[in-house]
Amino acid sequence: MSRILVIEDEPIIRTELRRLLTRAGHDVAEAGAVPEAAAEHALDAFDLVISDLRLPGPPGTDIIALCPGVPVLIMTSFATVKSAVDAMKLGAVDYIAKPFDHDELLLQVERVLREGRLTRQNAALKREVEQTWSPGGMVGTSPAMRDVFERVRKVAPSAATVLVLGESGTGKELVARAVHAQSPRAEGPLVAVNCAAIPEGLLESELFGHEKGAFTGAQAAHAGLVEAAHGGTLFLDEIGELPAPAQARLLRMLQDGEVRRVGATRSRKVDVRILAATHRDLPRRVQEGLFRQDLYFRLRVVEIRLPPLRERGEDVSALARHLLERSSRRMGRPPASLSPDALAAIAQHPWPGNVRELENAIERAVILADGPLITADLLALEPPGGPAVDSIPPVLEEADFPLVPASEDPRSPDSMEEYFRRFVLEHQERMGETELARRLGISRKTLWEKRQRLGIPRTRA
Ligand SMILES: Nc1ncnc2c1ncn2[C@@H]1O[C@H](COP(=O)(O)OP(=O)(O)OP(=O)(O)O)[C@@H](O)[C@H]1O
Repeated sequence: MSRILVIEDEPIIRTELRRLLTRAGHDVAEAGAVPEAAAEHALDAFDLVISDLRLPGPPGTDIIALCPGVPVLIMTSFATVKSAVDAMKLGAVDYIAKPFDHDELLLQVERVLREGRLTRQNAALKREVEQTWSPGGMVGTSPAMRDVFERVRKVAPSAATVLVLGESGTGKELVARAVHAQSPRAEGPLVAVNCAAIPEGLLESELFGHEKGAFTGAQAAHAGLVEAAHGGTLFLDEIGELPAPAQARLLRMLQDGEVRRVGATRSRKVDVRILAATHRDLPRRVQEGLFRQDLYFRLRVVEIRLPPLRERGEDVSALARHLLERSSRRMGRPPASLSPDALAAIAQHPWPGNVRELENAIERAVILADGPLITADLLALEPPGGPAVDSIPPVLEEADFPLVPASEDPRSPDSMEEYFRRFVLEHQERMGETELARRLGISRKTLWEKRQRLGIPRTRA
């Protein structure tokens, strides 16, 4: 059954049409003129409008502009070629000459309805594809994220170097993985390196390799991560932290397509696509003399900028639902949902740690929830500016160092994390990363990873 509106001022013809169409199984509404039709009916709810051309007041063709997307058939008793052509030019799908033959009219109506259904189905499919297509399963339909997906789609098949920018936890690594996965190198390796997690002194040899005897302890030759990515992609995360000597070596690699291992006299050809990411303001680092301008230009052949979560509108609740579904599945819990107060809290929170912070909040809530409903108190979102003073646990003494593995510690993992968070926040202004890691009894890499997981970015340059 379709909903059809008939606009006809002559009661006899109107009744005749209504009977005919109702008998054919349609739901028919009527009006005697265009303004009446517009005032009394929700026009976009109809599947078809059949309107006489000559009506009291505006002509029947005026209805076309008032119901975009709804097919309009125009009837005229003066079926000249000209009036029919004019009606079609204005957007009518067809015209009917009066007096009409019942069977012909019904055939015409069925054809137009069928075509209308197909057009609407196609439009809905297109919308769905546009909304749900996202690289690497990334969630987002906000205009800013659609731009990101579009860029990924365009740049992936090329060999261009890509610089992914955005605050911590916005999904930069996910974008890099999607670019690789959609590139012709997808079957090759994707080697991801966090430049900030490797101690400065080791970074060059880790990345570019070294020859035997290149430095004390180099007992054997070693191929670096660049060579390991041969035929594939090398993702350099936190590229802003790359020390100057490694910057120079990377620039040479990008210019010549060759790498020279530390201590080597000759270079080797490599076929590697470079993707880089940073949460830093790289142009500022260039100005401050901390990052080479020539390397910056080489890296930013294409830039993909990820918006912070607070600028993604409705994406936040869609992401929350997606992450909730994923967390519940991973933890073997039944499907859960977010209560209205949880959704309101999520919409209001500024998410300084972006998607990663949301992911952590949801995961914590799933662990703590007793049933399938996640409420705002389970999310425990801290107000902007950090936790309230009286919610901070008492300061732990230095005698507690080093951190012992959680499994051997009577304290809960939560308080260990809180302890870590407090220690880092309190000492990072005056301690370097190496000192912080040493005092905590963990490696620099673990320190970096814990910072990422808990959403405590480095504040020192
Ligand atoms: N649009 C998204 N849809 C689904 N999950 C996302 C999305 N964006 C990020 N995530 C998830 O959020 C977490 C953080 O993402 P990712 O590690 O890519 O961020 P990042 O910007 O590289 O962070 P950092 O700068 O701290 O390295 C990951 O677990 C990732 O899977």
